[in-house]
Amino acid sequence: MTSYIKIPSHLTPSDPQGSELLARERSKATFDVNELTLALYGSEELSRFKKILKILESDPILDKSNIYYMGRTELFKYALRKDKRIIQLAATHKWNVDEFKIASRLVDMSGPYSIHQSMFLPTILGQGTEEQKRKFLNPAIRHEIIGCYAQTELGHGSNVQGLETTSTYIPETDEFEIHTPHLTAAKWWAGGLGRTANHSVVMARLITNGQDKGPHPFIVQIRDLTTHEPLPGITIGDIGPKFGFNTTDNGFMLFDHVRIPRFNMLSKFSKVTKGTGEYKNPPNEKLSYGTMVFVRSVIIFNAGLALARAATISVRYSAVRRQFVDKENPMILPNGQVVETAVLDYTMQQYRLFPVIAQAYAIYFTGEIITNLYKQYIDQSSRGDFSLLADLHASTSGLKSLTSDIAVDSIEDCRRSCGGHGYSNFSGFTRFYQDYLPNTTWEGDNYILTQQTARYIIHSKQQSEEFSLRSNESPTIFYMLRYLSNPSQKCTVISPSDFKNPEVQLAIYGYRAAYLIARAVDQIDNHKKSWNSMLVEINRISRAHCQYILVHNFILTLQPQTSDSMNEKRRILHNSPSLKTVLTSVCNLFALHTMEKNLSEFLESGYLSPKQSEMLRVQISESLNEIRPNAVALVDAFYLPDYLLNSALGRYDGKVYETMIEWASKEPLNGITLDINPYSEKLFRNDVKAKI
Ligand SMILES: CCCCCCCCCCCCCCCCCCCCCC(=O)SCCNC(=O)CCNC(=O)[C@H](O)C(C)(C)COP(=O)(O)OP(=O)(O)OC[C@H]1O[C@@H](n2cnc3c(N)ncnc32)[C@H](O)[C@@H]1OP(=O)(O)O
Ligand SMILES: Cc1cc2nc3c(=O)[nH]c(=O)nc-3n(C[C@H](O)[C@H](O)[C@H](O)COP(=O)(O)OP(=O)(O)OC[C@H]3O[C@@H](n4cnc5c(N)ncnc54)[C@H](O)[C@@H]3O)c2cc1C
Repeated sequence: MTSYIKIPSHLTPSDPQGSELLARERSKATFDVNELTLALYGSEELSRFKKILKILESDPILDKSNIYYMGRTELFKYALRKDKRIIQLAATHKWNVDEFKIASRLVDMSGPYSIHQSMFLPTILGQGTEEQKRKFLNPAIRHEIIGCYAQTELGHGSNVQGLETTSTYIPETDEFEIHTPHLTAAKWWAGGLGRTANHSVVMARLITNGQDKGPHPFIVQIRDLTTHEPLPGITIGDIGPKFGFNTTDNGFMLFDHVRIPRFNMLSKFSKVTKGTGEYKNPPNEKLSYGTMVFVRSVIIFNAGLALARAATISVRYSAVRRQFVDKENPMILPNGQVVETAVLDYTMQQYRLFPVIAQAYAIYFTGEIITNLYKQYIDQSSRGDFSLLADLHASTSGLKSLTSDIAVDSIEDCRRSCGGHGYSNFSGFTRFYQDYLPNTTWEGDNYILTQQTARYIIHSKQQSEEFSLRSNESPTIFYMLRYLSNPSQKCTVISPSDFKNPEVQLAIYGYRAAYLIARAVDQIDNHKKSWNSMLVEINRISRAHCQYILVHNFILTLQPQTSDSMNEKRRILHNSPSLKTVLTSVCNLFALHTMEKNLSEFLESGYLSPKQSEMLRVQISESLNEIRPNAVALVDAFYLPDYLLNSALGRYDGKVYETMIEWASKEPLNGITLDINPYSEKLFRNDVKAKI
């Protein structure tokens, strides 16, 4: 990339250099970073990750050095090029789906094919018959057809039952007719639809024999495979610039009585019979929502990765960035020189950043557990057993909501913790934050989703007998039984360190969640409160329940397990006392910091006393001290390479200042000739003339 300004090469940052500061931090770690990385990835995935990283880093088409200077159209073209390149590399290196996912994660840019891969393929896989998979899935996997997922409409996104696009069965020709009856029925937001896709999953109301059977998925070819023009009766366009995610062409689409064969209704679960139009019910009404459950489970896992990335940038930068001399406890170099204090040494910075490290680990472990639960569900459902679906839907809805909220808040906190440089694109936060942000809205608005989780739990509580049966099966709600057996219990903590006891932590979280649930049930059942009037409480219940799950899963991960149930990753963790010690501190910080953030609810429940809440704060401070020597090593262990971070602040080698000035010298604005004479006519004639 061209530099427009020559920077004097003899200048270096004042001592100590970033690399030296990070080296000092790394030498303080009490555990082996490589061992923790292995415990997170497993040896097989880590070696695949390294192999793929090497290929991507050296590929000129996937070079990221220019992207901070690009506008939307240029960025979109770049995204299309890189999407194509990954597909070519996948073919050359024979990558499997997991390897493809690793490559996409590392290249880190949504693109025109993203929804094809993340929603179009999974929908056909999950909802298509074997015949339909042969027809659509195989060419789609080979990218011979490119699809999108058009569910949301201009007038409805959250309320799927309220979608207006119709798909009416025409027995005479054995076809469906897809139609947009109102402007509000225009499909809107579908990723890849605007300029790229030639096929779409269209969620439309199935109408047969005059009966409306609600939204179902249909495969519709939307563009000509040769000319790439929209097919007759279909109007398509890109919806325009957005807050972020501008590397994907989100589109709109209108149908004017467009015919498709009956075969194109995805029919693994429900069918329409040829000629008679008879409708066959699915075994579970909500199976057509299956892709959303899948993507929500992925979003939970991805929230952990997003937090790891935010923490990596901000913790490394805070170890390099120095401001003021802390007079009571100055930073002294080995040569005796007193230097300004690294901002990571300010307790306020620690209080802001270390909980983010803890959130990343907590959500990572729950993400793994949810991924396994989803796999288990797929396995059982392939044998016709859908019993896990209700619990899976409730858990994924609430956890998707909670974890993406945590990630969005913490990414912004981390960005601000980098001061002024956090506002520069070179921080690596800008596009990362903008692109992450829709995770709180898509795949179900976060507030709406908490209603799904809370309703599941409240129903369980209302049916108390069934509840005790179910709770034995489902570890996620067993705390309720404990509460019901003695609702006036008190927390046993008598000194700050008692808060480190995992049993104590779980009891506190369980009691608070159970208290909120019992109170809401009382309001609904005995005071006849409407659902709408309870929405704030309902949101609290889902969050309380999901925070319990996150703490529970973290504790579970650190507890000894029987060796046969342990996979390689857990074995590494359990065989290393130093790893267990540091992760126990991280787990404590997660549990206690989250408690503090929601203190009013814990106090209100009466389980925790004001005196105990003071002790809680003392213990949090202790946990921050425990983490301090390991902060940089804990983020290093995430193994997020510079290629992914693309951040001047979060670089592994600490060369923050050298990179900032080098990247600034490449700003194209520095290379253009300007006429700054305010009286010059030229500017008006050349640049501002309106084109209509
Ligand atoms: C080479 C190959 C390479 C391969 C590479 C492969 C790479 C693969 C890589 C993959 C990477 C991925 C990356 C991620 C990127 C993300 C991108 C995402 C982009 C964004 C996409 C979108 O944004 S796309 C639109 C999503 N749009 C929503 O998300 C609408 C929300 N809105 C609702 O979802 C419903 O509207 C809402 C509220 C439930 C009410 O639904 P409703 O009114 O119909 O139902 P009710 O509330 O009345 O509930 C009645 C009963 O149904 C139960 N139930 C409800 N839902 C259920 C469900 N899903 N499952 C089971 N049960 C369910 C409920 O629990 C009740 O049960 P009960 O009766 O027992 O109480
Ligand atoms: C970048 C991006 C990409 C997307 N990609 C796709 C895609 O590929 N395919 C696709 O089909 N869709 C896509 N979507 C659409 C997305 O799924 C929807 O926007 C999302 O589900 C929210 O629906 P909505 O826009 O209708 O919000 P609304 O429901 O209109 O929400 C507006 C407000 O109303 C509140 N609200 C609504 N109903 C209730 C209620 N019952 N109780 C309490 N509060 C309520 C919400 O909390 C929110 O605050 C995408 C969206 C974005 C931003």
